[in-house]
Amino acid sequence: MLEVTRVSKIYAAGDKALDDVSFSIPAGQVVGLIGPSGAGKSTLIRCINRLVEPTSGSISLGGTVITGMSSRELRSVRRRIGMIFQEYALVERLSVMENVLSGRLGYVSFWRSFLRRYPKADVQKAFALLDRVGLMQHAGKRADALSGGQRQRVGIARALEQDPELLLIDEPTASLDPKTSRQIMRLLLEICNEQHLPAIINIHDVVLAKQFTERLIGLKAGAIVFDGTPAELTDTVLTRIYGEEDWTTLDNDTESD
Ligand SMILES: Nc1ncnc2c1ncn2[C@@H]1O[C@H](COP(=O)(O)OP(=O)(O)OP(=O)(O)O)[C@@H](O)[C@H]1O
Repeated sequence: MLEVTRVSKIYAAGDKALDDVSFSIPAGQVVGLIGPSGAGKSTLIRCINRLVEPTSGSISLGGTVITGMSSRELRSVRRRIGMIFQEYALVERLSVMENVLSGRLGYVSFWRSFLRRYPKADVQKAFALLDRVGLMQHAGKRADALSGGQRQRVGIARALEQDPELLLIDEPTASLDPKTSRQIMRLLLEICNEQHLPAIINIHDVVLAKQFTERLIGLKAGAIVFDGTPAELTDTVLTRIYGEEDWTTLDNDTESD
């Protein structure tokens, strides 16, 4: 369970990027975070994984308040949060298996990871995850030999190898074609359901967000202007979030999927 309470962020440059943001996400719920460019989506994700310190407010994960922690405490918090990135962030020259095992870096000692001697249980878990994301036969391949969709599957397996309590997913499909994007969204949803993982997906594609998430949070100028189901995200609400636009093509897109 993630709880964000009255979080605001004012950058040193003076921009108010988040304005009194509050919401909570129960275990297993996948939330699509939408809003125009500059609305504060990345800032919110960064406040949660503690790359950015909120100016005020608090964030708690599984009952532990994670705002205001020391840098030593942050290491243990970050390993509880799995990150999945638009550009995958894999180590290209390493194998698929080694990339997945790097999800354990927050747990194993420096020398174990330097010598690439991960505990047996970690390796077994990595194999099980590669099987789950459909990449078992690619375990020994170098990451740079994979397609975009396969790379994102490695990114998902790596985040899960970490045993996270929360997934933060940043534009997971922005570099993928429409079919692969849907496969990746479906896989993410299934895994979060299976593992009762809460997740936030920062996503520009409103059609995909409506199709695959059960709840959407709309940010505008740092404030939450919508928090509801895909069915409640009407044209009027879309205009409130993004401004005046002809949304009929969006409806057609949704119907044709
Ligand atoms: N490091 C920073 N220093 C100063 N201002 C920043 C910084 N990062 C973001 N901002 C400002 O905070 C506001 C919110 O930016 P943010 O990147 O969180 O929006 P976003 O919704 O993620 O946008 P996009 O969809 O384009 O990634 C913007 O006005 C931006 O200029």
